[in-house]
Order: sequence, then C-alpha cells, then structure tokens
Amino acid sequence: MPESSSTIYALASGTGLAGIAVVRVSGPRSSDVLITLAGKLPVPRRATFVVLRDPASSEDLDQGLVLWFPAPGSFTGEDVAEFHIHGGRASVSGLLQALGKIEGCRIAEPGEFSRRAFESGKLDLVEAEALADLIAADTAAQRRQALRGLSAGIGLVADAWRADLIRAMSFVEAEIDFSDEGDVGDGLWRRAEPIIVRLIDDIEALLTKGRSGERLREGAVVVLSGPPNVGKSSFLNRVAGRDVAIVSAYAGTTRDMLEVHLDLGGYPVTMIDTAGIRETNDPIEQEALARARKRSENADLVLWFSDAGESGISPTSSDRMWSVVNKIDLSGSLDSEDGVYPVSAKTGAGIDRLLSDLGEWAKTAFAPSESALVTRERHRLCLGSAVDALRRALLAKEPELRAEELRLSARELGRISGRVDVEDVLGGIFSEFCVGK
Ligand SMILES: Nc1nc2c(ncn2[C@@H]2O[C@H](COP(=O)(O)OP(=O)(O)OP(=O)(O)O)[C@@H](O)[C@H]2O)c(=O)[nH]1
Ligand SMILES: [K+]
Ligand SMILES: [Mg+2]
Repeated sequence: MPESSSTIYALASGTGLAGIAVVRVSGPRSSDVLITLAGKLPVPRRATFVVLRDPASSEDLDQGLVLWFPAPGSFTGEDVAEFHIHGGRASVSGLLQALGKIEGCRIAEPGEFSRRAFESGKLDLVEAEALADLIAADTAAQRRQALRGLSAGIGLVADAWRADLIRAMSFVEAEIDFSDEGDVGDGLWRRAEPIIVRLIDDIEALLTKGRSGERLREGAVVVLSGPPNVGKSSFLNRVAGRDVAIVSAYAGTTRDMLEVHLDLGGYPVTMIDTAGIRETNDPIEQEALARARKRSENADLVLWFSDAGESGISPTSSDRMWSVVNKIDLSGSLDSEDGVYPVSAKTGAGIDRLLSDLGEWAKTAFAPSESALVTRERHRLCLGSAVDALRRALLAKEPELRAEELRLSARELGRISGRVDVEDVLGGIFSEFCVGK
C-alpha cells in the first residue's frame, strides 16, 4: 500500500489524566472508521454524540463526541475523523487498540498530520514551522510570534518577492534573445535592474530585523559571572525559587553551567550560572572557565557579581554588563550607587528591582522582533543566499550570467515556503514570454 493511502491515527491531546482526550484519524479510511466504531457517518463538521463500540468484541468502549471532516476541508486536506472521548487511560488505550484492528489504519508518526497538511498544500513550510513553535511556546511574546507565522508570515512575503524576481528574469531572458540587436537588449536590462535593486533593499531590511525574531524563539541569554564565592549560584536559586545549583562556602563550587528558563513580563530569558573566575592550575576548573568565558561572550547580557563585604570597587554597569553587589545583608547597606544593583541572595533584598529592570530590558531587546518575520536560521540562510545572488547578478556583464544568478536567487526564495521547484520557476518565465512577445 503506498504511503499516502494509509490512514493514520493518534492521540492529539496531551498524555496523562484529563477530562477529555481527542483522538485524530486522517486518511481514506476515516469514514469507514467512523461507521465501524460509531455505527454511522455524522453530518460533516458537526459534533455528534455517539456510543463507541469495539468492532471485534462488540463491547462498549466509551461514549463521546465525534466529528467528520470530509476532504479537502480538514487540517490535513484528507478525510479526517475526530473522537472526543473521556480522558482516562483505559478509554484512550481502548480506542487506540480498536483503531489498530481496523485494516489500513496505523499509528501516526511524529509530525505526520502536519506533514500531510504540507503535502496537500494546506500549510507551507513556514506555517508548519510556526505551528511547531506555537505548540512549544512558553511565553506570550513567543505565542504572538508563532501566530504571526501561522497566518502567512515570511512564506507569503518570499513568494511575492519571487514573483517580482521572475518578472525581472523574463526581461533578462528576452535580453538574451535580443542580444544581436544592442539597443533593445539594453532597454530590457534597464527594466530589470530597478526591480533587483529594490528586492535587495527589501530583503536586507527584513534580515536586519531577523536576529531578534530568532532570539524571541530561543530566548535572550543572561549569564551570571564574577569571582568565586560571591553568590552567583545562590542568586540563581533565589530567582528560580528552588535549589538548582549547588551552593557552598568553597570557592570554585560551580563547574558545569546550569540554566533556568524565566518568563520576564512575557519574554523568554535563559539565565545561566557559571564557574567563578580566578587564576587556577586545576585543568577541570580551567575548562569550566573557558566555557564560562565563551558563554559570556555570546550572551545578550552579563550580570557581573561582586561581594559587598570585599574591598575593591565594583565595576559600573554598561549596555552589555550590569554590576550586581551581593551579600548586602552583611554590610547592612542598600545604598545604590549609580549603575550598581545591591542585592542579597540570602534575604532576597534588591532582587525584585533587578528582575523588574531585567523585564524592561527584555522588552526593549525584543521590541524589533514584535514585527520580525524571520524566526529561524533556515529563513535567514535562504534570504542571505538570495540576496547574494541578486548582488552578483547586478555585477555580471553577460546576460546569461545574470539570468543564472537570478534563477539561483528565485530558487532560494522559493525554498522558504517550500512550494517551489525549478519547473515552477521555468513555467513562470515562459508565461512571461508569451505576454511580452
Ligand atoms: N550572607 C550572605 N551569604 C551569601 C549570600 N549569597 C551567597 N552567600 C554565601 O556565599 C557562599 C558562596 O555562595 P555561592 O552561591 O556558592 O557562590 P558562587 O559565586 O556560586 O561561588 P562559585 O560557584 O564557587 O564561583 C555560600 O556560603 C553562600 O551561602 C548573601 O546574599 N548573603
Ligand atoms: K562557592
Ligand atoms: Mg556557584
């Protein structure tokens, strides 16, 4: 049996005890599945109350609601049946087992419903990615970004750019045809050139915003750094509200980096505890320090810790590094010099203010991403290659070379939504030719 004609089923709601569980079925046998288990095919798209019966034993499995979505008006574009049953483990496994006994039905692989939706043109690649992001979203800002991707997003924009590019390509292809008649050829390139220049500008503008879109997906990174024993791990535990990291009076306690995921005002922030920085001959500690340094270099923000009781001046905060003075419970002062956060990981003093400023920082850091369309490295790589090819096309002297670069660029743009192959691009070019000639 070819892969596409199999009927797949799976629990669509989460595992574990719940009031209601949803089991989804997709494929050509979906209507038979409904008739076999529920005894009838309900009116399309209307929740219908039924008793479900195991076809083999005629035993009642459960009672619940069923929904029937005939193709193509379904999530996957295929015939789909949904069973809303009681969420108990026995009800769910009873239904899944009964489905497994129906010929032509098998359990779905991870992501297979979405993949079928992509294959039947219900979702483009960007929408499929956004759907995965939406399911994984932890914070409100991530949810908003994923929802934007679901309603078109970068896929539609790239497809529209590709259409413009194909128009420019048709001029260049015509230029090749008219290459014997110098003047006509020049005129054609003059019509293609401004389209390409504008595309380069537009794509670059989007790429500039792009980084923050990826950051929102992955979370901003805040690294805790400073000398040993200043209370970095104690601070992390206080912020996390649990004992994530080992705390002790021994300098050099932390070796492995530990991270905590925070939701600061709706924005995702990953806070990472690192090894205290000092001169050492211990090779393991040296490795821990090398890793900590690397992490700090790539961080969006470093919180530099010092000890209120130690002499020496704590550094002043800068854009990428905030100075935190810990253990103010010992020195008994909450005086905040400019650009320094006095806190106590022990009593919690000063931590609310620091977290609230971090929330404001996250909001500013993520502000451009609220309109960012580039949410994944894949999008950025395709757009980057597309723009590189466009630039080479502008520099190329021969029309044949220009045409080749434009073709490359169009393919990269088409890869974003995943709907393109070369035939498609060629088809577009030929239709342009008919119009133009
Ligand atoms: N009084 C007081 N003691 C603290 C505070 N924060 C941490 N300590 C103590 O300071 C010592 C070191 O704390 P850690 O959290 O392990 O310090 P660290 O910076 O992670 O140390 P390393 O991992 O070794 O670099 C422990 O004995 C803590 O109990 C604080 O705010 N007040
Ligand atoms: K320590
Ligand atoms: Mg530590």
